[in-house]
Formats: sequence, structure tokens, C-alpha cells
Amino acid sequence: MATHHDLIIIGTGSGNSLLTPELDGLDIAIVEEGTFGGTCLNVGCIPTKMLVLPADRVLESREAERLGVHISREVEVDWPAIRDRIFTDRIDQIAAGGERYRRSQDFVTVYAATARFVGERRLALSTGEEITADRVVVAAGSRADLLDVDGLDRVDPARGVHTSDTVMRMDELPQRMAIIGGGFVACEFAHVFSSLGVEVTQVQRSGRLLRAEDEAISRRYTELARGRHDLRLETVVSSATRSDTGTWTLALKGLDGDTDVEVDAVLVAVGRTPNGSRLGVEAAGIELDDRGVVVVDEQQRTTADGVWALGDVANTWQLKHVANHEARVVAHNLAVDTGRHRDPDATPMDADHRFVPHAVFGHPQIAAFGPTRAELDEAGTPYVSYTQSFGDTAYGWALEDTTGILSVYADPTTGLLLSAHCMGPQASTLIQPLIQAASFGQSAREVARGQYWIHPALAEVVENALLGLDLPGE
Ligand SMILES: Cc1cc2nc3c(=O)[nH]c(=O)nc-3n(C[C@H](O)[C@H](O)[C@H](O)COP(=O)(O)OP(=O)(O)OC[C@H]3O[C@@H](n4cnc5c(N)ncnc54)[C@H](O)[C@@H]3O)c2cc1C
Ligand SMILES: NC(=O)c1ccc[n+]([C@@H]2O[C@H](COP(=O)([O-])OP(=O)(O)OC[C@H]3O[C@@H](n4cnc5c(N)ncnc54)[C@H](O)[C@@H]3O)[C@@H](O)[C@H]2O)c1
Repeated sequence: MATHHDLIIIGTGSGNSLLTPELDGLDIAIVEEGTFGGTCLNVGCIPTKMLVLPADRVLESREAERLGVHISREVEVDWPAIRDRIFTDRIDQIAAGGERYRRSQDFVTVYAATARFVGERRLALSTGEEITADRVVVAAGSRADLLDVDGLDRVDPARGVHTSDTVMRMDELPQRMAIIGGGFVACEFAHVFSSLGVEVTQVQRSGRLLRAEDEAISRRYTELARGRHDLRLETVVSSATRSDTGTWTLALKGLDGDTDVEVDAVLVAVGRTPNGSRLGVEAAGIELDDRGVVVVDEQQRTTADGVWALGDVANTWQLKHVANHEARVVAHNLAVDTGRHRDPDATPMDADHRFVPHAVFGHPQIAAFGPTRAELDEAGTPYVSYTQSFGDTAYGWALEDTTGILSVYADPTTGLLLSAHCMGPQASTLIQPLIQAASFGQSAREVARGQYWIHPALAEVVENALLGLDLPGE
């Protein structure tokens, strides 16, 4: 006999935030196979950024020399203290508290189990139970990919083989680490571990790091990374062998021909696969696209009646702020669908994916939204652009910055922003007024001249970039 609920939510990452006060009192089941709170809290955004901060501090202590500050003592890194501040003192408590709270709500049933669809809105759990519901939300996220190379095809922390799920909890820092990949995860961890004193070799299949960024930024970042650690471009791992003493020898094939690299740990960071296919969604009439992403409409409805999906399982951005936005859309639409919305006239809402930004918390930071120059060219979109160097602004002088840039792209007729691409200190914060301008349809001129810009703050980079655009009436 299956247990019936009003609503089943699969996944406690962004899925956990669906339980708005309007849904209080429905009989809700929430199924989680891993740690309560999902990727962002436990193994993603939050712990990585808490790790980036001490890494930045180490680099800043070196960069202080240029400002006339000489630090006479060697900078020491206390890895257990860094790790425990993040996990023992904060993350693990938040995750446990979140689960305790949900379990304390009498209208919520938490199932600690792996769910799999066996029919329409019918799930078999790894505990042997079966559950059904009037409505289901699939918020099952994505998982880290491994390599199709013997030894690196499964996570094995005890043998020094990691993904982002395990690498942040290592007992001690290895002396040498290979990081495979050149995307967000690989670049952030290459910054973290090289700053903390690990000898990093980064192996990237293509010719640049962060290839999806505006080309000027991807090239600059690649050059900066090359100056900081061993970087092998257009290179892949062809085999991996582990000695009795625990050293890994990776055979590399690439630009430098066939080479070997010896390391004590390997971090595989070559992308993430959405979890839809693991859920057996076809049994429930839920379609996947050719990349395995759950197909949803603008209201986050899947192809099956009464089933919504959100987050990494249902989009290709794989970003927490996108999952959060989609969760707000689904929560609203569930409230409307169940007749519980506080406004009786409320209608279902659409997700807004017009200007999805992202940031890479490397050193320097990168942040962007909208098409790159190459994408605008390829689409034949008319644009004007301007690139402002951080070093040509007052605060850039204070920072002695030599590498930061902000490129803005705007419609030549209306002056509305099409995209912005930034690399430099605080890029993730600096870009926000541009995201706001694009989202609210404010023109570059309006934003630049319609408000004060604090002098001599770093935000003058944004003001100057906007003023640099060659727009009519300027
Ligand atoms: C190292 C790293 C750093 C990141 N940094 C950033 C960042 O700085 N900024 C940013 O925007 N994004 C970042 N991300 C991406 C971000 O973490 C994800 O986009 C976001 O967490 C996805 O949320 P979600 O709710 O879709 O999935 P998740 O949070 O992954 O939640 C899905 C949950 O479903 C559970 N689950 C899966 N299958 C089943 C099943 N069959 N049965 C039961 N439960 C199941 C999982 O255990 C998981 O808890 C990072 C990701 C990683 C890996
Ligand atoms: N700051 C952030 O917002 C943040 C941080 C981390 C992760 N994330 C999210 O997590 C997702 C996954 O990140 P990711 O970095 O794992 O994936 P990714 O898709 O961004 O990058 C994968 C990288 O691995 C390389 N690669 C693939 N196969 C390879 C191989 N066999 N050998 C060498 N290199 C290989 C690719 O060229 C690419 O550079 C991202 O899409 C991102 O949205 C976001």
C-alpha cells in the first residue's frame, strides 16, 4: 500500500524553500537521499566561498608588498582550522538544524531515502516504501561527473580521488594536487589550493580556462592562472596509476606531447550531470531533453500533469540563484494551483530567465550576464561596446590594479544593456547595478547620469564603462 500525500518534494536543496506559509497544513512529503540542505549549503556555493576568503587573504598578504607593506613572518595556513570553521562551526549545524525543523512540523514527513518514479506521481523509495501524491516537485539537482579513466572513475577520498563533494573535508592538505577541468569548479579550487600552499597542476581539455566567458576575460584569466600554478591546456588524462606509497602518476596527452605528472591527490571537476535520468522520470511521463535536463515550460511545469521541476535538474545554468528564482515561481504556482494563494485572483507566474548572471570566485573574480562579444557577432545582434580598465579609475590606482576590466554591450539605438562582462576585485558585487539596469529596462545613459556615483569608489568603473559607450545624444 502506498502512502498518499498532497505534495511530494524530491530534494532538500532549493526544494526545501518551497514550503511557504501558504502551503502550511497541506500533507507534504520531502524526500532526501543525502545531507539535508543540498549542494549549495553542504558542498557548493557556501563552503567554497568560505574557502576562497582565506585563500584571498594569503594572496593579499603577498600583494601588500606592492603597497609598501612588508610582512616579515611567513604566512602560515592552518587547514584544520579553516576547514572546521566552515563545516563543524557553521555548515553542519545549519544542515542539522534545517532537518530538525522540518521534522518538527506535523504536516511534513521527511523521508531519508532515494526516490525513483514507478508511475504517475508514484515513487518507490530505497526504504521499500511507496508514496504517491496529487502534486510532485522534482528538485533533485545534479551530480559531479568523473573521468572515464581507471582509478579516476569513482570518488575515493581515502586514496586521494576527489570531486567537489569530498575535497573540502580532506584531513590534511596534500603537497601536490592535480585538478582536472577548466570550468567554475576547477578554477575556484585551483585558486584556493594553490593559495593555501598546494602545488597545483591544472589539466584542461580545451585551449583556455573558463571558455564560456567573453574571450578577452577568458584569455586574461588563463594567463594569470598560468603565472600562479602549473597549467596544462589542450591536455587530457589518459591513465592514472597509484604507487604503494599513495602517489598518483597521471599520464597526460596534450600540447606538450605525452607527459607524466606525480601528485598526492586528484580533484576531478569536469562538469555536472542533472539527476533526472537517475529518477526514472520516464515512468512518470516526465520528458528529458537530449542533455538529460527535465523539460519544463515557463511556469516550471514538466510534461506530466501535476509535476513541476526546478534547479539543476531542470536547467543548464546550474546556479543557485536560478534554482532559488525557480523555487519562488513553483511555490507561487503551487499556491495558486491548490487554491491557497493569499490573493484569490492570483494567476500562475512565469520564470524570468532574461538576464541570468554568474560569478566565478577566483582571483581575480569574474562576473557576467548576457551574451559574449562572440555570441553577439554570431547572432548578428547590433551593439556598441566599451571596455573600462579598473586601473584607469581612482580606486583602481589605490588597488594598483593592472588586470581588471569591465566590458559593457548595449543596443546602439535604445542604449539598453545587452550584457556585461567583468574581471577584477569585487566583480561579483560591481556587476549588480548593471543587472538591475538590464532587468528594469534602464538605458546606459539613464543609469550613468541619473544618479550619484560615490567618489572615489570602485563603482566608478561601472559609471565610466557606461559613459564610454558611443550612443546617440551623448
Ligand atoms: C563546488 C560548487 C560550487 C558552487 N558555487 C556556486 C556559486 O558560487 N554560486 C552559484 O550560484 N552556484 C554555485 N554552485 C551551483 C549550486 O550549488 C547549484 O546550482 C544549486 O545548489 C542547485 O540547487 P538544486 O536545489 O537544484 O539542487 P541541490 O541543492 O543539489 O538539491 C538536490 C537534492 O536532491 C537530492 N536528491 C537527488 N536525487 C535524489 C533522489 N533520487 N531521491 C532523493 N533525493 C535526491 C540530493 O541529495 C540533493 O540534496 C556550485 C556548485 C558546486 C558543486
Ligand atoms: N561560482 C559559481 O557560480 C559556481 C561555482 C562552481 C560551480 N558552479 C556550477 O557548477 C557547474 C559545474 O561546474 P564545473 O566547473 O564542474 O563544470 P563546467 O562545465 O563549468 O566545466 C567543466 C570543465 O572541464 C573541462 N573538461 C571536461 N572534460 C575534461 C577532461 N576529460 N579533461 C580535462 N578537462 C575536461 C571542460 O573543458 C570545462 O572547462 C557549473 O555549470 C556552474 O554553474 C557555479
